[in-house]
Amino acid sequence: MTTAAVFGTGSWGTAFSAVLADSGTSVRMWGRRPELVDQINAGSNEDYLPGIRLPEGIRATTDPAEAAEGADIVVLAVPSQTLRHNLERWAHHLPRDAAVVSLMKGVELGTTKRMSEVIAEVGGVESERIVVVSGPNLAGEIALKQPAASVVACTDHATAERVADACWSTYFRPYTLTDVVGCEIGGAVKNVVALAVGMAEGMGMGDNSKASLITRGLAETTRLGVALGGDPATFAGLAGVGDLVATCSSPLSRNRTFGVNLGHGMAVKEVEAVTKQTAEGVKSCDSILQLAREHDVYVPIIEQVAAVVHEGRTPQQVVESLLSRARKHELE
Ligand SMILES: NC(=O)c1ccc[n+]([C@@H]2O[C@H](COP(=O)([O-])OP(=O)(O)OC[C@H]3O[C@@H](n4cnc5c(N)ncnc54)[C@H](O)[C@@H]3O)[C@@H](O)[C@H]2O)c1
Ligand SMILES: O=P(O)(O)OC[C@H](O)CO
Repeated sequence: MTTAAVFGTGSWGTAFSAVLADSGTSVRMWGRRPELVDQINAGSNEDYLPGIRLPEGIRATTDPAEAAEGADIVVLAVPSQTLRHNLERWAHHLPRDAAVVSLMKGVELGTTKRMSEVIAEVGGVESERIVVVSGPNLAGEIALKQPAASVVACTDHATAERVADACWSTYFRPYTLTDVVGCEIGGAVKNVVALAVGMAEGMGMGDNSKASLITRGLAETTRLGVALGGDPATFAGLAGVGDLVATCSSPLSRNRTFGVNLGHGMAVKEVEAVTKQTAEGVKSCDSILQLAREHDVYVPIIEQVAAVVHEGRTPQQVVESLLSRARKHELE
């Protein structure tokens, strides 16, 4: 039987653990808080997935060595900006031949590194063992076992196949890819676009406005991803347009909800105060903008979101800025 160690007991770490367990994989989760670990061992995670009964076959511990011991697959599901610090403490516990899976959708502030790059650098993990799982996978829906598809990407296709087998259940359908860069950029940038779409929603705009933002957001994502070496086809797939549409449409999305509150006129600090969980785009908009500038990629929506988050620009000013730009060819 395949054994997976899942680090992170938040919404997605827990829902993905359930997917693994429902696929016949034995799961050991690592969590920080003993009381939450006890609750998971009793079959639920009320803080992050209220009302959900977890499947058999999931055990939790606060000891990283115990979680990692003998694991064939190690899954990392903590907020992106905390990965480096956490992995520094966990790296020596990770089995040398385990596949290391990132569920995270962010870009590191300061270094502009993708999560797979942080895993390689801090964990000393070779690229053939680093896997990214990304797609339209809102944790709350997956925990209810609503059908969804996803992408399991690794430069080594055999490793992607191994991880896909371990998370292939009656309601979760993984597709394999070798484009790690494209999947990570798709996952990180859609959070920033969801902030913009949320703002439009909060300002009372309709579907034309939101579809325009989603589509032009996808153009920015694709331009940046391709400049970084991603495959253009990835952005037309589950980790691209699939995840973008799910996140920008769903009230379950933390990023979209954050944007809605901004669109209602709340200040960034006020929204942060009422946001309990990770809205990755709020932090990653800066590192993604920096990446785009380093690669000379035009990303007007990302620029405007970063200006709202960091410079106090209002959503109304964003609308004016985006619409007053010079006209251009759609595909340039
Ligand atoms: N929730 C979803 O629907 C979903 C789906 C796909 C991908 N993701 C991505 O997965 C990643 C994790 O998201 P999530 O939804 O599980 O987040 P979450 O906010 O629900 O949970 C984060 C977890 O990390 C822990 N944590 C927070 N700060 C920490 C720190 N400094 N050190 C160690 N642990 C810490 C929290 O206690 C919690 O267990 C994010 O990058 C997110 O973008 C989320
Ligand atoms: O809740 P969000 O905004 O972090 O989005 C969740 C997932 O990434 C959707 O696939």
